[in-house]
Amino acid sequence: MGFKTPEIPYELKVGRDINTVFNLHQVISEQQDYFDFVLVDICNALNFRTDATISSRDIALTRADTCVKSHYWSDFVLAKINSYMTDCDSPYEHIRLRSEAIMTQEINFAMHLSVHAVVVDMPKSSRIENFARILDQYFQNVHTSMKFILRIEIPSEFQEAEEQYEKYTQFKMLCGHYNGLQIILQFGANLPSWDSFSKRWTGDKIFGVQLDTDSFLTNQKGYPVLSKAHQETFKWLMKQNVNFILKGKHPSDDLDKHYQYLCHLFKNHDVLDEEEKIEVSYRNFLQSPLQPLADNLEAATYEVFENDTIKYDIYEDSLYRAYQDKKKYGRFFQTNASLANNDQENIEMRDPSSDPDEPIVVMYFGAGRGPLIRRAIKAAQRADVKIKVIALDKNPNAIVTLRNMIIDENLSDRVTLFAGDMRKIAIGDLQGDILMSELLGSFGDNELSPECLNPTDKFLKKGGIFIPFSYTNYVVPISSQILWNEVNVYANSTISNRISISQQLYPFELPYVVKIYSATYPCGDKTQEVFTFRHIPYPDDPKIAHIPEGEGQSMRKYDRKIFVVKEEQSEIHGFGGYFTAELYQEIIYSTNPEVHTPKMHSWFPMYFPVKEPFIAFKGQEVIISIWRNNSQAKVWYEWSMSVYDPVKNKTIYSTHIHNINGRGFSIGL
Ligand SMILES: C[S@@+](CC[C@H](N)C(=O)[O-])C[C@H]1O[C@@H](n2cnc3c(N)ncnc32)[C@H](O)[C@@H]1O
Repeated sequence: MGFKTPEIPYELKVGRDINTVFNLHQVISEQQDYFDFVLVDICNALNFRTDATISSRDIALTRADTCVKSHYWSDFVLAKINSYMTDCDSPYEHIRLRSEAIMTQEINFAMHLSVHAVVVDMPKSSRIENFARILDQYFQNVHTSMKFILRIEIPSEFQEAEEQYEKYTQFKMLCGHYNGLQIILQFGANLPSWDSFSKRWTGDKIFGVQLDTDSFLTNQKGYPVLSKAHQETFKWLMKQNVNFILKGKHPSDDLDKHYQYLCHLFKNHDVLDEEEKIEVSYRNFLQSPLQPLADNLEAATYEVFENDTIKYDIYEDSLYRAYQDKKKYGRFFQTNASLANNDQENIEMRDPSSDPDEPIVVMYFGAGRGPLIRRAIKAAQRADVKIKVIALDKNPNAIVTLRNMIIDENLSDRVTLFAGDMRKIAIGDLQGDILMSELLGSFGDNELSPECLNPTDKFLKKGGIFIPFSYTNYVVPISSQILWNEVNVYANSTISNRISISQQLYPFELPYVVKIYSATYPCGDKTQEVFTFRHIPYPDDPKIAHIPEGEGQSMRKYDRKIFVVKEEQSEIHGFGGYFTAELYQEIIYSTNPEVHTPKMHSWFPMYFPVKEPFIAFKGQEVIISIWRNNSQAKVWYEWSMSVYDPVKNKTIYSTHIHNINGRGFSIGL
């Protein structure tokens, strides 16, 4: 089961919610042709139990487990817990006690059956502490693999929908953001505005969306269809790969046409281009950042880099422009595009000592398996200049590929190879015009580009340039229960094949590389810049000389950025990190969402989690403080987040400083 199309790399799963099931065996055999699962009451909703009868053994609580084979319970049945007779937070003790007993009795029986999941309705009352406590007892029971799903009714009115979200947030906080918790959003015939809705729930673990068949409209041919608002919302939810649940008026209603309609929506909900198809399996998947300086990268990793032709196109364009300037004016105009465009002035500024017959020397430091050697040569052919390449890498395995490349492609007259660490290597008196590198990580400097490049100024001829010559990091607060839960999984597990056990000691104290998909931006998605590193030893614009760069710039940084909350109430789970690199004049590549280089997939963003998610309200300020620190042996980031209330003129919340002294994560020098 599950509806598939060749174009979409995931499937549509649809379940059915049925009230009053008398013969479960029959229901399953009727429904399993279309539906992937059914929601049924674990006990008849009207099975009234008083304090006296609840523990009676004379009356069977519900149908026997033997009515269906056990795999149906675990694969096909989601058990609804009675919400009709329960109010766990009732001020009346006898109602509270009875409610607690009913819920406990039903959940225990569902566990006995090993059903796929239990579905509990969010209480209607505003008090939920005791309700949360009862469920949290189970959440702490590590022995059950059964899922817990909270079903939340989404009212059409914006303010009421907000209140439901706030209640859900409180529930999550009361239960310590339990990892296994998922939600079903239950819609009616009218939806709250699309914008507010998507901002609220994108980052949460939505198991499914439920809709009654009477919320469908009927088209001219008499078929069920959805309103435009529902269609938009459903298409968006299909992209999040959630399940859909239909509920008819009567248990025996035929829902085939409603099912067909969902399949029709699914077929048209998303058109993924080739890049997105590659990226889809990386959505929300956490990876620990690479350390190309401390470790030797593997062949497969280089292959992934080399697949991103966009990045190499950008390098080629930068080199081409740099070669052209060198050819025409005998010098570079790297940072000042207006100077570069002023032909007359440039001719006057021509470097008289530059010999046009001398080849331009490109030093390619951190050459990997050499993709940019080919691009440097190609750009030279385009600009019609002679070049020589000095390629260097410290990874002995990459050197093997580079040696073979020089032989196989007859490059020995143009390419000289060195094996070693650029920070320490001696290469005689060789010097270059351009020092090109690609040492950037998801958070710009996190692969230690500054530490590697600063000592290489000496390899540049006077007037030489670095490509890239500058890189800047950006941050923005994010809300994503899904990403936070992923980190929490590491925190709660002792064995994971994704990151090393030592890193799991402080899983909330390391940043993760991740294709952030299920997240919202409570302060808006505009990022703010934090650290910049520059490599401009011979500035073409004299003003730039005042900005510390190269060996002169500090490797230890601190920045503090203020973001204003735009949503009514938001839960914050950390912040996202991005970067922009400047290569030549206005040529950049960037992962900063505002100016993200189209179709470039070499870098996913970085997610910096906080140990405890926190709430901030509209108008309050969320502050990100971030440090880049170092010792003789390593570099690391530390971070904290706080909330400032401008009305009270007070800081009302602060996280601890994460990763102090690099205890959870550091990058080896
Ligand atoms: C991110 S990879 C990029 C490789 C190549 N430019 C590409 O695009 O496929 C960085 C490369 O720099 C090398 N590297 C890192 N630090 C280095 C250092 N200090 N000295 C020499 N090579 C270094 C690594 O071994 C790795 O091959």
